[in-house]
Amino acid sequence: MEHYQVVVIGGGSAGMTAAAGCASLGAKTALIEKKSSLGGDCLYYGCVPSKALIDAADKVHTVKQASAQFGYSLSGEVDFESVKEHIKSAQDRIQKLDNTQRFIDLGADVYFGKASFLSPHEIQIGDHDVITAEKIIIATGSSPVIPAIKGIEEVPFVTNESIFDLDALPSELGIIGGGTVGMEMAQAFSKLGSNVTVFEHSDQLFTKEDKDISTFMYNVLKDELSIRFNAKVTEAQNNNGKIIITLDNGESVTVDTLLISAGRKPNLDSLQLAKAGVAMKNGFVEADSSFRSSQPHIFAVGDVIETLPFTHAAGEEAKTVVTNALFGTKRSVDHHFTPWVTFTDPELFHVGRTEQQLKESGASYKVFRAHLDEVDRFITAHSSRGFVKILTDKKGYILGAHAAGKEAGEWMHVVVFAMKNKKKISSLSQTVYAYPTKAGAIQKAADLYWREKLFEGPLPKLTKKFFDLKYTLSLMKKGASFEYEEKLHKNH
Ligand SMILES: Cc1cc2nc3c(=O)[nH]c(=O)nc-3n(C[C@H](O)[C@H](O)[C@H](O)COP(=O)(O)OP(=O)(O)OC[C@H]3O[C@@H](n4cnc5c(N)ncnc54)[C@H](O)[C@@H]3O)c2cc1C
Ligand SMILES: NC(=O)c1ccc[n+]([C@@H]2O[C@H](COP(=O)([O-])OP(=O)(O)OC[C@H]3O[C@@H](n4cnc5c(N)ncnc54)[C@H](O)[C@@H]3O)[C@@H](O)[C@H]2O)c1
Repeated sequence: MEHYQVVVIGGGSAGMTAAAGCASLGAKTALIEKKSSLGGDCLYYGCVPSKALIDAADKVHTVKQASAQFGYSLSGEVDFESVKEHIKSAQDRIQKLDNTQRFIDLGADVYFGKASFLSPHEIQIGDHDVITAEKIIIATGSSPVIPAIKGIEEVPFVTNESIFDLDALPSELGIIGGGTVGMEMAQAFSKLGSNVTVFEHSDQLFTKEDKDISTFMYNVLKDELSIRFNAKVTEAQNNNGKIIITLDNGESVTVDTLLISAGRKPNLDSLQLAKAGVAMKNGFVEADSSFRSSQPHIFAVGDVIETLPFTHAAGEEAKTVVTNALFGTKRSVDHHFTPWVTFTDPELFHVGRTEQQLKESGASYKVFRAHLDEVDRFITAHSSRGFVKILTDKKGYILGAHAAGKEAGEWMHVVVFAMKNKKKISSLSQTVYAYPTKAGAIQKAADLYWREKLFEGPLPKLTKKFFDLKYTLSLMKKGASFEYEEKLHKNH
């Protein structure tokens, strides 16, 4: 039976980072992945295919719009196989960076098979191998939740794990869930030519964003998609290859493809956590701020714990857990400074607290808001829908920043840097931004701080008094020298 200093379970974003870190520091490390290759959700069913699909859809949409505007004529339809090839080639290129050999070269052993605990230090891989470990890092990620809808198991629905393998572009696409996955996919398929209907059971899209952001996005998206709020899907039926969706108000909608994107649940079913004595909380692995579980030698990072379910969050947690597991440090990650981006068009950027959270906590805060139609770069690009808002405390320290705007995910990160380094909003205003760039929107919002301080406080009254006095003195001086000159003139 092979013994390891560290065993990492799960070869996705978190697991690969943790295993590479442990092996690079010289610990005898094993990485176990249940699928036949490393990469996890992000590479195969998440970030990478979705962003490549969005890229293809954006290109198709831009070409259609530009040809209509600038006098070209365009014919034909989207070749969905080429779209899939566009996705696959991005995945292939990224997979080369995550290949098994890289981990072997770092000195780690890589096992392919489903891991489950036999005891707190023993792990079974598939049906055969059993290995033992001093320290264990669980990084098994998450999977789509399938809501309890009558007949759902009888219809050929897709999830993020199968939508990128569709044989053809859906003609009528139904989506259950108007969150991040649902809306990124809804807009991309709509741009490619599908008719899309979103069924969201709450009364807003993007429930983790402030109401002004989600209302703004609804107003943009309602022209491209059909969006049903308060939509309780009660039944799904198979009808000669079509799927009939029935809502609780009795209405029914027929689609040819149904995507379920109704949230995520951690992958824990096959792990047999009870045999390791690892506690769970709200369905996730319970972990303290240094990612240690209820068993002191077992840690957990990524989507399997209740923090932020993003690739960059998983990566940062994994980097941090390496020294905690190997050397007993107690390092943590402050996700208050971890941003996220929703890759719709326009994009949504989010870091720190929302206005709603600040209101609920009773904190006093200020809002500095700039609209993109005041920023020349957005005007010249003819994409000036959206706004930036920066939330600060009374002294100007940044509590959160949010934006809806073209490529907001690319130009908003300077705010994260300022926030993390405890800079005030005034420092964002005092930075010189090249003209005309989209980052100018940050300066527009931050400049409001000075406007308020300089032009709306007592200062303008004081400076007015000062300039009035100066003017009077200069007149008096002028008057005196005029009289003197006149006297001189007379004496001559
Ligand atoms: C459609 C979609 C789009 C997304 N887009 C973005 C984005 O643009 N940006 C972003 O930051 N995040 C995005 N995410 C979220 C991101 O994919 C996840 O947060 C990230 O993959 C989590 O990493 P992880 O390592 O925790 O889990 P995973 O990447 O899921 O890795 C877990 C791994 O563990 C393996 N595993 C599970 N159980 C076992 C077991 N018992 N034994 C062995 N191996 C096991 C799995 O096969 C998997 O390979 C997206 C998610 C989805 C669904
Ligand atoms: N750009 C990115 O970084 C990105 C992109 C996609 C996904 N992700 C990650 O993946 C996670 C999961 O995304 P998601 O969209 O599956 O979850 P989500 O929590 O973002 O959205 C799920 C939506 O489904 C709705 N819903 C739940 N049950 C429903 C039902 N029965 N009928 C109708 N609506 C229902 C919820 O109200 C919610 O609006 C996200 O939280 C995010 O962390 C990130």
